[in-house]
Amino acid sequence: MEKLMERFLEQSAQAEDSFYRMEEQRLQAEDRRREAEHARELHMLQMLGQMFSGVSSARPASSSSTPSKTASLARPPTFSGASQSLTRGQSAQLRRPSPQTDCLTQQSQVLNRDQQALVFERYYGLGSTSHRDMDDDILPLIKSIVPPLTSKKHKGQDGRIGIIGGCQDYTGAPYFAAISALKVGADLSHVFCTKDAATVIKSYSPELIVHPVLDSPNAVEEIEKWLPRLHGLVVGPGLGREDLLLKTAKEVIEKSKARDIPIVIDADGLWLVTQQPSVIQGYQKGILTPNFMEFTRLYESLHHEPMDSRDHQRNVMQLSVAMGNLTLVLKGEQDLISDGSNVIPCSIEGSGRRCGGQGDLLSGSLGVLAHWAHAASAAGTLRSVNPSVVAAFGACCLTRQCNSQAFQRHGRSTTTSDMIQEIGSAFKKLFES
Ligand SMILES: NC(=O)C1=CN([C@@H]2O[C@H](COP(=O)(O)OP(=O)(O)OC[C@H]3O[C@@H](n4cnc5c(N)ncnc54)[C@H](OP(=O)(O)O)[C@@H]3O)[C@@H](O)[C@H]2O)[C@@H](O)CC1
Ligand SMILES: Nc1ncnc2c1ncn2[C@@H]1O[C@H](COP(=O)(O)OP(=O)(O)OP(=O)(O)O)[C@@H](O)[C@H]1O
Repeated sequence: MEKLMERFLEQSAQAEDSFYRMEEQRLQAEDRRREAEHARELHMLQMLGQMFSGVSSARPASSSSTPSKTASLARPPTFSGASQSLTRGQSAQLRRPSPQTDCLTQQSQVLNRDQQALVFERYYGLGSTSHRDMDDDILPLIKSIVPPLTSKKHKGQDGRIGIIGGCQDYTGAPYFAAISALKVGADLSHVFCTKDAATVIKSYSPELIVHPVLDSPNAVEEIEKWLPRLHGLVVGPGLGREDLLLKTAKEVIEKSKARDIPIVIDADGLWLVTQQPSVIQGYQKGILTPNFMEFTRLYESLHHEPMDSRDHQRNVMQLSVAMGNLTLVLKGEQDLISDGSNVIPCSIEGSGRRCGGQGDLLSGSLGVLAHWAHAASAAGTLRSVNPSVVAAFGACCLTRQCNSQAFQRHGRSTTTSDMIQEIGSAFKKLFES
């Protein structure tokens, strides 16, 4: 017995040794990776410096002093070859809106292709750059996708968004998503929900168009009728997990993919994706917005092993790749956004208040921003960057800013409705100033 005990202890000690050896190797490898990233970023900054010094010397003498590194990215100089840099006034006259680019009479702050690529390159070299600098750098990209408000457009051109969700238990979530889409700037917001949820949702707001079809026998046909008119779809807020509703959601996703509509999948929509990843796998206009719990479920379903929670950035990259380079937003203390090539953190200050429904605000906003970003990409005003990633970053910034502003007013009693009240001013502060 004693001998056995001795052997057991010896083996334990060996196992422990080997664990620490492996851990050390892992940490060394991680250090090497970080150093390489840092070096890459320094290189990018040097290139950036060269580029801007070239540009400022080519600019007319009237353009004032050389901007600082960050300021030059946030307020890019006008390049002589930047043909897509239209001013607000010009754009409405020069562009004839096509159905895909309805919303795209672009504003003046359009970055040219090289600038967009550099902003993202710099952004991706996470190394030593502070998050505030990163946020400052990428905001111009978001500003460039926001359609200007002009008298030349008609109702619907800035976006018609559909929300698939709303059942007996959950009426708040689809309302939050749909009203957020409107407040961000969509012209029309449709909710496709079950019959018993519809009257409740309608009573929250006369602004929403509510279709009580989700549990009808011909739900898919009923929703399909509207698809040609929708620019973006958000699937999942308050959908519930009944098989019949999930089956309808799945078929609507398939039909929307065939129409090339940007699709945001959140909440119970992610439950469906966890059961059947192929429903959205590889669809480049698909964006998933899991919270930590939803992310873990999806990760483990795809990787068939428990998730190691120590490295969220790596997990987000891995899951995005496994999903066919779909854009993912892992929500949390920092929102992490990835399309499998890199990870962009959004850490604009929010607050410590974690009331339910914040994710619905995010997914509803994202439905609109995804439409705008893909329309900008189709029109050639947003190039070299993934429109879904730009939209996702915008929605994360906006949600956090709303949280921060609402918290300043209401403190501990902040609710998602208070955050929704802040969308207008938060949007203006972030994307229109
Ligand atoms: N007013 C309304 O109508 C609203 C309706 N909503 C709708 O509700 C439906 C279900 O959505 P859901 O998120 O509650 O479901 P699910 O994924 O099972 O999570 C449940 C459990 O997961 C955990 N957990 C969550 N986050 C975590 C984190 N970051 N980190 C760690 N753990 C975390 C946590 O576990 P616990 O702490 O309780 O053990 C939690 O209880 C969906 O349709 C949604 O749209 C909401 O939008 C809110 C407003
Ligand atoms: N720990 C945190 N610190 C700061 N902000 C956070 C934190 N967790 C979440 N958030 C903010 O809340 C947003 C929504 O994340 P959350 O995890 O609440 O989503 P959710 O559970 O899907 O929401 P919902 O209640 O709508 O279902 C995030 O995008 C982020 O802005």
